[in-house]
Amino acid sequence: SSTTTTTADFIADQNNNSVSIDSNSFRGSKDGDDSEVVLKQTPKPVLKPPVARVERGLGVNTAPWSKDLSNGGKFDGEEERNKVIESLGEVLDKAEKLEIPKPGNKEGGEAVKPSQPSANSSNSRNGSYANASDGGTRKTKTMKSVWRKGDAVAAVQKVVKESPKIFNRGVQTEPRTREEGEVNAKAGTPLAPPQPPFRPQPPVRPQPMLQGKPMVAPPVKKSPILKDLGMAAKPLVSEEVDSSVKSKERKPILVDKFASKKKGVDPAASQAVLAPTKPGKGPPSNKFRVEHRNKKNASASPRRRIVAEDDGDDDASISRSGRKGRKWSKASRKAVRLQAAKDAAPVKAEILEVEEEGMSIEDLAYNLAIGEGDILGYLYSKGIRPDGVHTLDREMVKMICRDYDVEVLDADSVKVEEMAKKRQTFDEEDLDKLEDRPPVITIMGHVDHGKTTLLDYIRKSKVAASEAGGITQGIGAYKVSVPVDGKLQSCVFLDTPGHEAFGAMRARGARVTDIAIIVVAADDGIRPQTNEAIAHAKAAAVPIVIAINKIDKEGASPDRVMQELSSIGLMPEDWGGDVPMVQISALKGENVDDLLETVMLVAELQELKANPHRNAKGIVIEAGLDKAKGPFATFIVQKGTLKRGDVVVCGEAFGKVRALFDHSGERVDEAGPSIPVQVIGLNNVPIAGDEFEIVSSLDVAREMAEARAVSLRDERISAKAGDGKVTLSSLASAVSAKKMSGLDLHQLNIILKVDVQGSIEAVRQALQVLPQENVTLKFLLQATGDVSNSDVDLASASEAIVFGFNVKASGSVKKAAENKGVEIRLYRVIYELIDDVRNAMEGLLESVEEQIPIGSAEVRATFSSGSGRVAGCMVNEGKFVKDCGIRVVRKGKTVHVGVLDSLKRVKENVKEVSAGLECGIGMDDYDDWIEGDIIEAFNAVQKRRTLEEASASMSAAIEEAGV
Ligand SMILES: Nc1nc2c(ncn2[C@@H]2O[C@H](COP(=O)(O)OP(=O)(O)OP(=O)(O)O)[C@@H](O)[C@H]2O)c(=O)[nH]1
Repeated sequence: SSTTTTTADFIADQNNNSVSIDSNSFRGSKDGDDSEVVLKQTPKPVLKPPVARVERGLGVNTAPWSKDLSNGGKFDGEEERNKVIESLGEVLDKAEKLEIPKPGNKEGGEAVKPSQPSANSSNSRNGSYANASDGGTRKTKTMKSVWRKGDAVAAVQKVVKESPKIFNRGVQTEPRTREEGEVNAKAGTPLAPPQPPFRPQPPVRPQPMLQGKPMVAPPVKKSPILKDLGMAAKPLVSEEVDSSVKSKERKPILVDKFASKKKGVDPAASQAVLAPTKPGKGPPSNKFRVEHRNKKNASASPRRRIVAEDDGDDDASISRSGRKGRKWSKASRKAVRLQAAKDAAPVKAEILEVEEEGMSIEDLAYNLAIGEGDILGYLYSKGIRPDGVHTLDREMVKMICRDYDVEVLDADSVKVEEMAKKRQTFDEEDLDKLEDRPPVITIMGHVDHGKTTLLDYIRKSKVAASEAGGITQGIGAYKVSVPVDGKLQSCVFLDTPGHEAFGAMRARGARVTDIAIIVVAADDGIRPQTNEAIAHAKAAAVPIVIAINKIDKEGASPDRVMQELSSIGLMPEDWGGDVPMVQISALKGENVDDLLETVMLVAELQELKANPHRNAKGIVIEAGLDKAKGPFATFIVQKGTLKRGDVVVCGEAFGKVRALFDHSGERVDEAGPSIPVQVIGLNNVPIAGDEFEIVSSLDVAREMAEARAVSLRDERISAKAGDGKVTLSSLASAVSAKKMSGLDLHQLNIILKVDVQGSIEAVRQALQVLPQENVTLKFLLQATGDVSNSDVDLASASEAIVFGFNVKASGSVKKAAENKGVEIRLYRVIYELIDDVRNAMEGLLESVEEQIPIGSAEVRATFSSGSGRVAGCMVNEGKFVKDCGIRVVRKGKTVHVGVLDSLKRVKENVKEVSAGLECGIGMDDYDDWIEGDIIEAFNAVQKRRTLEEASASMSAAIEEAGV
């Protein structure tokens, strides 16, 4: 599409879903913070003023609502509410008539495929963003200025056009502005009486009603979006949680912050916050809206995917009324649920918890925010005829989820909570107080491509003048000020360039980096570590900005670099792609400002925010022991403000913060979000990647640190014992331990390291001979060079096996792999490598049961015996053994298969009866014997299958099913 040049999209699709940004949901959040919102309970509508404005604009008496809301959303009486609803309905209807339909504006009821971002798709964002998208194929520069400066009028119009979503479930393909969110958060509330809908409602397009909004609601300054989303979300979520304990299987944990950019993702990240409503189990929508929508959208397809902006309010309202003791008839509740199911706006989960027995197609589709048809299509594409398949086993769910970049956790509440905690940056109380925070940036790239030179240049030239003299001591990160549109803005650079540090942090579960600058030398092009760096950034879903360096050098060929990058899926913005690339000379400082500005734009789109007004939490990025100062650690504060005197616990270390030093070595009293600061006062040296947090007292800190030390020790012990180790054999046994339901599809993650570039193709070519119908090979990284620690980290973080061909792994790398439970397999002969990959793939296959015949008998008579009837038989062939499998065949057809439970000779229980003898045969679950039945005895054995067998049996099954 020609609209993909925006920075909004810049990274979104750049690497088949792995790296993308959704500036709305990502802002201020490290990882799916919205989950916190989902998990939180207390509804707390806050953003009041805009609502009042809107309501006044609508000619509705807003007083009762305001009052109600300020009372926590309680209504004085249903009558009063209904009146207001009706009057509001009338007003909307009138307004609807006044609406001048905008040709081509179909966003309202139309499912927008994330893979096809359109100008419309940005409409629900603020105006400047919309402009950016509208910019289509304009060059980066142009886009930048449009985004930055924006067009105030246009912005207002955009806000206005999208505002009707308050009442509707129009498609929201991009984040909303704060104002919209505010409006929605509030306006939806009064509009959500707990009444069942009266007729089916097709999805709607935005109502024109609120077009008057610009007149009543002045344009707002860009402001925290998640904040209002959170606000909008909270009532729903909490109420939803309360009111639907039943819907256990609804388990989207976190919001997909990249939602709008991924395949099959509903881009309305905000809606993820609004606890996705499971089809069929969702909350009712209110009568007013239903009717209104019906009028407006009689022609719209009811199957369209839509986003329910006001679901939350609906839910909240329902629950509120529930609390007031409103009684609904069963039928009306059902109608409401059905209606809600239609309205439900699925939002992709970021983490999905899946029970051992798997998940129904319906639930999975819901959680991935895709249609069931998409899943069925996937199954077809894998050669499986999904007829009659309702439940997918866990492995299958994982495989599909991988395609949608959704992480699957085996059902284990603790793990999920931990994960959610790790990813969470906002607590509920944060939402009111979010403020912009500087982006944290990492520079990565191949050796000698100029990472250090670039960092040095930035450090020297950009550290604020007030800090003249520059940085006197390295603390692991530093803050620089970048002039953007004449205004100085801060950003923080991590001081250790290279993806090794990045990967190591990530392997420890820490995520600090908001943006990765990948440096590629213009005279050298993509090299192995460039690939590695890209793989790391992609795997961590961190937006990438490419710095094509050394353009001053003779032989520099930026175009060639761009060509190479585009050939690996990073299409430059200037060529109509979505990856910002800036040509620089780090040595001379040429265009470095441009690079920084681009980075800041990317950051801006992420809308990074944190609440500085709370106790600090963050990550240790560096630590050590100073002879004079004792243990020291550099923290990056992720939220809150770290102050001198705080009691801090990080990893196994704790202590009272005695002194804080900023990046220039100056003593400071406090440090806010994103700010790196060196801390003195710990009792011990923590480890980079440890989380730190502030606790109330030293006693608490000590207790926590000790508890952590114990659990870490346990972890180490179990790691040594091989727990969690991803090896060929563990993969095989993990699979064989699981009872999978016929859908024998898997994925093997591979990191391939080879000696020379040509070997990559050779190995991949050779691997082609392996049938991949059942097990797909996914190459997370294929690069030249010895196996490195960063490969190990990547493998550890992504559950992959490292295969090396004609390369080595140093002792330290092997040790690291051992510690992290990563398997490294090195080969010199390509066929051995292929054989082992085959073994690994076959290890993933489900084994099949084979029945080996051992005897046959004929039923001569039947007798009653105790609880049931037994068959008096003559064994004609072979033998019958107690507990063997038996098949009852009548007139050539098998009528029952089971286990032989009782075997008698005369009246004695025996273990075995041979041919030529009579015996009595009994089964616990069958006694419907008829004289003349043939009973076949067999032994069931589990047999592992080859890839070819699995593939053939799948084809046969498909053929049998008539596909
Ligand atoms: N001509 C030219 N040389 C550069 C430029 N940037 C870096 N260099 C040179 O390239 C060499 C390597 O630069 P570094 O900054 O050390 O590269 P690096 O990526 O940090 O390398 P490692 O730390 O080894 O990974 C040095 O000699 C720099 O002077 C540039 O823009 N132009």
